[in-house]
Amino acid sequence: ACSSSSSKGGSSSGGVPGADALTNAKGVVNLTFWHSMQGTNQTAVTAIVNAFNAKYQGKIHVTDSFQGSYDDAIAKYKTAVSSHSTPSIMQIYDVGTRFMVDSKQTVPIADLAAKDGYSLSDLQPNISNYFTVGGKLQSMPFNSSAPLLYINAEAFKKAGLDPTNPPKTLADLADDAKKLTVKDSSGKTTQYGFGAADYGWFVEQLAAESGALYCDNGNGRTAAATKLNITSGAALTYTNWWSDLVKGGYALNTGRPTPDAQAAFKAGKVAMNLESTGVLGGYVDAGAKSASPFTVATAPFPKISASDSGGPVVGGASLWIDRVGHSDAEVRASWEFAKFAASAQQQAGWHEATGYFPVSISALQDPTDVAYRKAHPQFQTAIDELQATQPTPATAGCLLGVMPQARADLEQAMLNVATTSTSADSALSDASSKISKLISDYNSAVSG
Ligand SMILES: O=P(O)(O)OC[C@H](O)CO
Repeated sequence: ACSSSSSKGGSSSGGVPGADALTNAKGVVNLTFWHSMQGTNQTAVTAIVNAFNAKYQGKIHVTDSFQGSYDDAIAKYKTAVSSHSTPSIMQIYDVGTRFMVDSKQTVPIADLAAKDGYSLSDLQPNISNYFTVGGKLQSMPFNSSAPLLYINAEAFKKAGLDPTNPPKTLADLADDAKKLTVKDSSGKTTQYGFGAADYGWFVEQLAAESGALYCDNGNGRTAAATKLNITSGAALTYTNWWSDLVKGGYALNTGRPTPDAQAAFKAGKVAMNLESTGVLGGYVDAGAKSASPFTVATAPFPKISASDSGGPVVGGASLWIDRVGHSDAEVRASWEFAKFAASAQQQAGWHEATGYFPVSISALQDPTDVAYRKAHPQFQTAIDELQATQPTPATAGCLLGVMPQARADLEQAMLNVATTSTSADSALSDASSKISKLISDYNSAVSG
């Protein structure tokens, strides 16, 4: 075992270190933890890290480091792989899962758990299913989410709408968005009915709810996917729906960056917003502290058709433990951190601060968390959504090595439709061809 993780020596690949790797370590084992949590959520990450460092004082020290958006972080991670300087622990969003497995940099969580007899059965099954590839849990679920419809309850009441009777379909949402759009005497829009990021994640969710596969080969889970289904179905419907609302002046288009759309909702500029349950903590704070305070209500993510019986795909991110270039002591210490972050106590606190689901069954049953959800029912919506979701190939979500780039290409196509005269059919067909090429190049590189 090495004396310190700052040395990149020791075992550089393979092998699953046991507890002795840590007990034999001399000095403090230093870990780097890269993540993409901002604002309220960054504060909550630091609280977990501080609690861990206090518990392991003199043995392990974790330094958390914000790396920008999920996309920025994965780009930095790729650079770090090339320069052999990956962090000890890496938070990677859901759609980076296939890339991470293919990159062969990390040690599967299932192997570390097996080594010291740690049971993974407390993890929520539909969460651990997402991160299980090749029959093994690859990464530790940490911040798990579902998409929600957010409602400014005061804006709803002012428009004569009932926040406890939220829209359930895209068509209902569009009707309410029109009623919620307010202009001043000069014709300037002072409140948009709807506003959300130009975000491919929503399309993926609508597809799952309608029972459709987003990519072929069982959503990339029976064999490597070769095609993304974006020229019809959810992608076509959502692209046209969003473009109509933007062009009609009922939706504020803030472009691709999710923080910009979040800021608009927090500032009361838009009355309804689609976002992850993981922004709920920040939204509730912003609503309470606003110059015109408002209550944030949550509702299930809308469906294309009221009869759609599928549910959303688990979103958010998980923690990957880097193996290549990291000592046994460091890997073992990283595993201790992953277990700590997923523990019932930490997950209950994390849920209450951020809105992300607790990843374990015991955290969900934690009395403080139960009491918190009772007092703050907005925090229950995503849990109900997740628990009502039947595990199917559609709701498992699409695993695709180039999903981050494919999602960005779809978002660019959606933006072109909403802001120019390009038709959805043409933009999506072009994006589909581009993405098919990306996929085939990736699959050749991985199999070659
Ligand atoms: O905002 P998050 O962390 O819930 O993530 C949402 C999506 O799953 C990202 O791909």
